[in-house]
Amino acid sequence: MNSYHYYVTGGTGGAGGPGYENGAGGAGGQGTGPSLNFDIQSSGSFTVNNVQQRERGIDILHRAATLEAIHDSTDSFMEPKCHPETRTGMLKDLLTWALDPHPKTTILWLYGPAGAGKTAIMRTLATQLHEKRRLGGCFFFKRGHVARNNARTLFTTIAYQLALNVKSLQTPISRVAEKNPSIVGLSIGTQMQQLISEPCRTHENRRSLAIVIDGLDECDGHAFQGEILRAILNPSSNHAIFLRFIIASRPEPQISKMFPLPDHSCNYHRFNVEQSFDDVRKYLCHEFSRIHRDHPTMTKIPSPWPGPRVLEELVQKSSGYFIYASTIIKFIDDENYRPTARLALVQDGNRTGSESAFGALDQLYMTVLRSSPRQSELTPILSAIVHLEELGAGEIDLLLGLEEGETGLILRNLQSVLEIPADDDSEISSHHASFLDFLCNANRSQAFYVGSSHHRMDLARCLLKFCFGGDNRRILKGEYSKTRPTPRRTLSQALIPFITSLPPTSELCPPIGLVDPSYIFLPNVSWGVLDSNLKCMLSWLAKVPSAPPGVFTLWSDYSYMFLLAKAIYRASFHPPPMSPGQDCINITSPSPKLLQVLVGVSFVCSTYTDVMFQHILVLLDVTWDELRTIICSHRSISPEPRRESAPQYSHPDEIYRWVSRDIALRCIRAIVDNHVGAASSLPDEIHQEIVRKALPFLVRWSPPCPALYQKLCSITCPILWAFESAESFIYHVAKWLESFPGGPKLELITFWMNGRTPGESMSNVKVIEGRIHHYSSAEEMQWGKKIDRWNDFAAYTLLPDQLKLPL
Ligand SMILES: Nc1ncnc2c1ncn2[C@@H]1O[C@H](COP(=O)(O)OP(=O)(O)OP(=O)(O)O)[C@@H](O)[C@H]1O
Repeated sequence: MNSYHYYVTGGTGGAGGPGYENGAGGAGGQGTGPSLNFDIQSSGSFTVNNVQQRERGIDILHRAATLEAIHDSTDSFMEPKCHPETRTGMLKDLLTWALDPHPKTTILWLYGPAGAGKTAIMRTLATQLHEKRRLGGCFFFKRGHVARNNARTLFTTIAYQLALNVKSLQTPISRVAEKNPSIVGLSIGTQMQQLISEPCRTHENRRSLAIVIDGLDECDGHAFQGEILRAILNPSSNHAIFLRFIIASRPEPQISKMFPLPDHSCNYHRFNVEQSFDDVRKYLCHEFSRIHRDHPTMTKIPSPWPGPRVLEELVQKSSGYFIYASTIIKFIDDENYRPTARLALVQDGNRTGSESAFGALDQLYMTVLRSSPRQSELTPILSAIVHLEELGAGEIDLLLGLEEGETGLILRNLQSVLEIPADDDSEISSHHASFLDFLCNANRSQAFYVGSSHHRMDLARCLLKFCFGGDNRRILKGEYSKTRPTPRRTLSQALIPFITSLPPTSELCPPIGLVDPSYIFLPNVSWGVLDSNLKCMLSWLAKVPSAPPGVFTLWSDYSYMFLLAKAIYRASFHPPPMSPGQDCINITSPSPKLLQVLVGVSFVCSTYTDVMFQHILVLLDVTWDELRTIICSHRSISPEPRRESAPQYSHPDEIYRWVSRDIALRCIRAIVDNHVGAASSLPDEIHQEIVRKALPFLVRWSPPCPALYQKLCSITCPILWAFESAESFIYHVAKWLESFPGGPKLELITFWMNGRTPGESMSNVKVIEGRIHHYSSAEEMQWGKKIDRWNDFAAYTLLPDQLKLPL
């Protein structure tokens, strides 16, 4: 009689029989000895710890099982485990859930990026569960392993362990295989059902038993992965109440989609392996001090080695995941080299292109990248992620001219190295800083390298194409909202810093000359950032050999427009006068057109340049080019402003009033047109702002003018009462009407007031017995402020005295 000796899992069984008797650590279960010895005889009968049984079914399962996939297999000492004192909180939570007799769910999906430490956690957990005699079975998949990558043996292997670990399950499981030996070749769902669900369901168990499955993404074939999950998640499979399934994998799309964000009816829950800088620090500290202690060349090196600064740098580089930390420790801990020299190589690795320090890491990254079915399309996308910060998938689509949603599809297989949010607006980021270093090192990333100047130039061309000012009257509608970042905004913000980070080249000058100014005067960007952007661009252009002079002049104009906006802003919000040497702007003789711009801008003054310019474009109904010409034809920047003779105007005392009237007329036309949808259909938000900030004051400032009165009559009640500041508007119009010779015309006010929504009362204005009664201290204060602001601005910019306003 032949007999084979199998050396299988550790610790199950004792003299009373194999396994956790009566399930999970029942009374008869004995000890946790080192290993189980089976003598399986060729007749089919086998000896388990000297207890002779005829359990042919177990023999069948044993032959089919993948013993290497068990947590305590012969090779398991080489597999990752958690360093003591790391992941303690996470392990405790997992253990508590697994041991909980009444958990809310009985299936747990543990997920995290490549190298986060999932396998280490699962192995440590399996060992702890085993020690507590609560491990039903486990299976550790391994990519590329001849047996451990195979879904076909998963449930056979687990059933086999269950039969060994739980004495009372032995016979029912064995019988299934004995009755139908072909069960080991049947479908995954059938194996799960017949070998695990049914025997367990008929079994009375007092304590929970965990089934641990690690690395599902490493199992060959997406279809098989789906089959496994369906077999486990299918509610009709009706698992025994004591079984707990813990499945770990990377968040690959084919797996994540099986675990959508749970609602109350779900039978699973998700568990994210989060970064832990503290754990990585503990691990590195411990490992470095071990190397320091044990390595013969380290006796003269002072402790602690390395110093706290270097240690912290490494901790930060790890992004709080273990893969980087364990890779560098493996590299440094080599008895053939001095650890100090190896550490220096690690620190220098990214700069010098040293390959060896990151061998394991690079292999991991290469495997992930090569697993992408659309490898050839990855490079431009990766280049954008590396060189331009905070991009979402939607922005990358726009930047590279891809169809909407394409970036998300191309990156589908890279979830384990990139954090790819479900929505297209949120930023794609790398799980490990080391992945970006890898992509920027030609020796390491080879075909996926994106760090060359040629990659950056390609990106610059795409950015400039995106910011092209084709229709330069447009307003970046999507960007107007200050609260929600939109795809275009991040791209626009990247434009100048990115272009000016490249070596100056005339090749980029033509598209730089075509950039839409809306992408320069950006929403939500501070004055400081804009100032520095414009200065950087001018200095970059100045360094371009043989740059077309027109481009430099154009950007100098933008700089001047910025200075003007800043002067208005300062006059409005920081009244102390500017001292010589600051960016002064000197407008001693503005043309009537420029005066319109100045009055308009001072009314719509905002903390943000873009808002000022966007409003003025609408207010005056001009294009960016027209606005630039109006402002810059008078350009004269000088740190020591000179006084020039005052210009002559046809109504010198009243010029500002006529200017206000002209703007008010344009503004009402734009608003009325917009309301009926006849013209630009500009963002309503802009109109509301203009009505709130400018229109009432422009009207009040105007001379008593029948044309303006007529125009005001075109504001119907639905338009007027849609204004957020309708009351304020009526108040200032009523004030304006007082300036008419022969007393105010009341019909307009009465018409508007009669058309208001029933129930709304006007607190500021009343028409009583044919007379307007009005008073509002808040409105009067606003009015006073507007006049002060203008006068301050006039002082800053040296406008002629007759342009200053009486209060
Ligand atoms: N808690 C830990 N203590 C010490 N080393 C760890 C720890 N966690 C992970 N490691 C080490 O980090 C490396 C990656 O860990 P592991 O293989 O567990 O990651 P993973 O998330 O399973 O990765 P993958 O998705 O590629 O399978 C391994 O070398 C492992 O030894």
